[in-house]
Amino acid sequence: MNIAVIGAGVVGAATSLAIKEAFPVSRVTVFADAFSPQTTGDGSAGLWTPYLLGSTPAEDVLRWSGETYRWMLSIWKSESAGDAGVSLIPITRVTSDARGVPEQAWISTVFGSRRMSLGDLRRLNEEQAAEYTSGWQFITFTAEPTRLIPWILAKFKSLGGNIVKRKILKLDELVDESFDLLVNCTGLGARDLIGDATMQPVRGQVSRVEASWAFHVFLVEDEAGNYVIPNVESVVLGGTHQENDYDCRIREEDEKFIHEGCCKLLPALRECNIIKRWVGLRPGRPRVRLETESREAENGKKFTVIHNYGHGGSGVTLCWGCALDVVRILHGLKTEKNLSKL
Ligand SMILES: Cc1cc2nc3c(=O)[nH]c(=O)nc-3n(C[C@H](O)[C@H](O)[C@H](O)COP(=O)(O)OP(=O)(O)OC[C@H]3O[C@@H](n4cnc5c(N)ncnc54)[C@H](O)[C@@H]3O)c2cc1C
Repeated sequence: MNIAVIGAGVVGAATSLAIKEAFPVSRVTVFADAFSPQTTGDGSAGLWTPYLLGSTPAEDVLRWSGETYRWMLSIWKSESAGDAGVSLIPITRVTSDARGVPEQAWISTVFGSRRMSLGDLRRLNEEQAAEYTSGWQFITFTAEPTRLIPWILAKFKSLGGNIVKRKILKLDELVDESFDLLVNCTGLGARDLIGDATMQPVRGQVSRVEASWAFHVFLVEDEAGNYVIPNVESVVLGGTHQENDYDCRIREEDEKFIHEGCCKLLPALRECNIIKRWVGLRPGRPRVRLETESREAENGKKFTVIHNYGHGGSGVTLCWGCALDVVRILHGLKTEKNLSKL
């Protein structure tokens, strides 16, 4: 079986590795026109927490995020944690919304989850001159994509996977080159490649500062909320989520919103040097697309494509669980089509 995975962001990388691990004798080639550190996840903090997923069904979010959480845990326990950029970290996630933070099904996945007491919220509100109505605290992971993606792709290569830098203009190209099955992990690129008009960029601007003393994630889950996420060498301050906005330039007004908002959360940040500012476009979609499609090339040849894209603000959080679903689909196709060589 000759499989082409298009895309080498965190989703494409994870998917390629999961396929190669599950089907060691298959030929798997990753095609991408951009690699780490130029993919969407590379500027992000890589925090495990479901975010900006539209109406993706809760049971899918629970399964994908849960499998990714357990995968991160296994990496964290191994000798690879440093190379893969995986760290364990406590998080406080609050809102000022009068309806409170909804109790999400995925909260059952994480270690040490607890709803904040009214007393804790009162203390926090006094400290930050805020009006939080509810909050959750738990233990999560950061899996820093600038380390995670190269680590995954190195593992993929060591298992015999192929990597090719190339822009794919039409899926038919790969069908003509004798690939039996295509896996589409192109993120926002799916808009052009397969004409998915529901794909929409969700612009995010963040800053990085030097603050080695910070070791706790603080996230305000409001329409215009800020967040502080420590990584190994710097701390990510965020952030914006502007829908249908393709502008990749740094905006001073966003920088002001980020800096002032985060300094309100943690006043000691005022003393810190900004070492990087960055804008990325999240692959927004009404819901994540993970499904099989049968297509016909211009030459009449029928082929199958498995789509795995549109992960919004949660590509890192869902990457391994989604990759395992692609593997499950492949197992199903293997039985259905009697693909004995897969
Ligand atoms: C500011 C910001 C902060 C974020 N923070 C977090 C976070 O803390 N936690 C989290 O889980 N998520 C976070 N995200 C979201 C996360 O970064 C994305 O969901 C994730 O990176 C999407 O990964 P992807 O592999 O689907 O897409 P991309 O990383 O965009 O990769 C797409 C790949 O497809 C390739 N490609 C596309 N079209 C073609 C083509 N025609 N031919 C060849 N190759 C093609 C590209 O070259 C690239 O390799 C954040 C995003 C932003 C912007």
